[in-house]
Amino acid sequence: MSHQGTAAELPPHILIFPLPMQGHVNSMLKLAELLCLHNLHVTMLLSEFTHRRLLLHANADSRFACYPGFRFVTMPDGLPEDHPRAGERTMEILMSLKETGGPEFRRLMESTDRLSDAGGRRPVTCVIIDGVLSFSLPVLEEMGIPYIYIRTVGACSFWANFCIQEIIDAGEVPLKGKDEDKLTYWKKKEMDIMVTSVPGMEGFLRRRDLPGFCRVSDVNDSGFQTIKTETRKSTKAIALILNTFEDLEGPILDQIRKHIPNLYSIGPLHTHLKARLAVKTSYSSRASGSFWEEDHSCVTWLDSQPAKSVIYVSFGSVTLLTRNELLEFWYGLVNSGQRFLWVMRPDSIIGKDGESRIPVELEEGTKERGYLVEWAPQEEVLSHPAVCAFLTHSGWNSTLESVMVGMPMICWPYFADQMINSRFVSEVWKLGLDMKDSCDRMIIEKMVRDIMVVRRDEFLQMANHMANLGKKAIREGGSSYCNLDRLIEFLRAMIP
Ligand SMILES: O=c1ccn([C@@H]2O[C@H](COP(=O)(O)OP(=O)(O)O[C@H]3O[C@H](CO)[C@@H](O)[C@H](O)[C@H]3O)[C@@H](O)[C@H]2O)c(=O)[nH]1
Ligand SMILES: C[C@H]1CC[C@@H]2C(C(=O)O)=CO[C@@H](O)[C@@H]21
Repeated sequence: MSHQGTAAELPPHILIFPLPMQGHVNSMLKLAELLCLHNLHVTMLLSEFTHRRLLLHANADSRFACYPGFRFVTMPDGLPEDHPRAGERTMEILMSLKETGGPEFRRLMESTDRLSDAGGRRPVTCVIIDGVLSFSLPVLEEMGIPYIYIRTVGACSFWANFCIQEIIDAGEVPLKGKDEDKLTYWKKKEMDIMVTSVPGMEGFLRRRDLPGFCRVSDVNDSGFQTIKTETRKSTKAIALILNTFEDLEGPILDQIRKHIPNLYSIGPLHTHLKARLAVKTSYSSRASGSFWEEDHSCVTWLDSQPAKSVIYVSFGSVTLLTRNELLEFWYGLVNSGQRFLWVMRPDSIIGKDGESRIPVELEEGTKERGYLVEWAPQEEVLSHPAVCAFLTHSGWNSTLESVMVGMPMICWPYFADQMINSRFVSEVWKLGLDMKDSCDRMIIEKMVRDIMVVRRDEFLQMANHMANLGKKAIREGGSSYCNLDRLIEFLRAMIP
């Protein structure tokens, strides 16, 4: 594949710009590869921090080596190197970019003549931008570059965020009083009142299921306001891309289409990419976009476990656990008597240093039936025959990865979209159990037994059904397949 040629022969050049977080970069790398596979030129704009992490731990460079039209460019995220970029401070990634990103993005676009290069890349013809990075719009509008929004969360979360003004007008937010302690407030009955102001979600969405950004005591909270205004700005883009599929979120997608008709549901991107790679090339997907080193020894451990006997536990890339939460999960898992594989990120336990040792019964139980790693090859783990359930924080990628292999879930949402994803998993799709706003060893033990033993067949049947619908969506003629083809045509038609 050559990227030389006269201007008329050159392919479109797409800039992809994710919010620099693991969950966003992962799915947008898949989109980038899908576009490369269809011979488009792609520049991926990462923060310097995330680019370094990818170079250290992922095979990003070798993965894209066969696409000469692909390259990374970087800009700073405005945060110090040692900023945790996790837990309650995750939102600071977005807030920092909001403050410093505009001038940096302008400098990048102006100094490179809109990212063209001597190697035969025309200036950017369209930008696919994370739908929370509106600081870049003034530059794009001045330069006359069309932009498409992509949101890496589900349609359910996007739509609830889109309705935030209506939620406020209905008095359904703020969710707590100024001086109330949040840990006890979330347990209160008021949180179980049904939300009436999000069309299409009446009857199952409770206040506690609203995206975590709504858990504020003041509607002027800057994070809450940012999500509200950023989401509404999606109507300015010429199209919206969502990593979902029609059979999963059709009714909600139809609600969004009333405001944003040019909507492309092209997910799940991870399996869509695998399917198109298998048809178009001789390589199977060897994609890793991990910010941590994947520990493949857990796959060897899984190889020696009986079929459908292990629960996989992972809370994604930004969740932090207090020591108390860590112990509750650990006791719950050990006391359930089931086998478990647990991802414990090195930076994920609050107050680990100097704390007392892990109780001996937990060490023993783990030696007998458990395995711990710092980061796992998650897609490979979820499709391993020994795994039969997923205890997850309900990040959108984890949810889709679980859906596509027919894996029932126990949901322990931590923040943001995870609160509403877990409600859809349990109440709409019936693919698992939701334990939000609790962290108690007895509940965990019971839920693990329920999902792996007592109600196992019921959940597996629902999960297999949804996985089949997902596979149908990305097959030739399926909804996501056709939508991706339409999107590529749309991008091609933009060449000046
Ligand atoms: O040991 C692990 C753990 C996770 N992953 C991968 O890391 C990604 C994690 O993404 P996700 O499940 O979406 O969780 P977060 O990392 O928490 O993602 C952020 O971004 C998501 C997409 O916008 C949001 O849905 C989440 O709420 C937000 O926290 C997935 O692709 C996993 O396969 C691994 O490869 N190995
Ligand atoms: C830190 C959060 C800001 C926006 C992102 C998001 C979204 O709705 O797009 C959800 O949770 C996090 O991934 C991001």
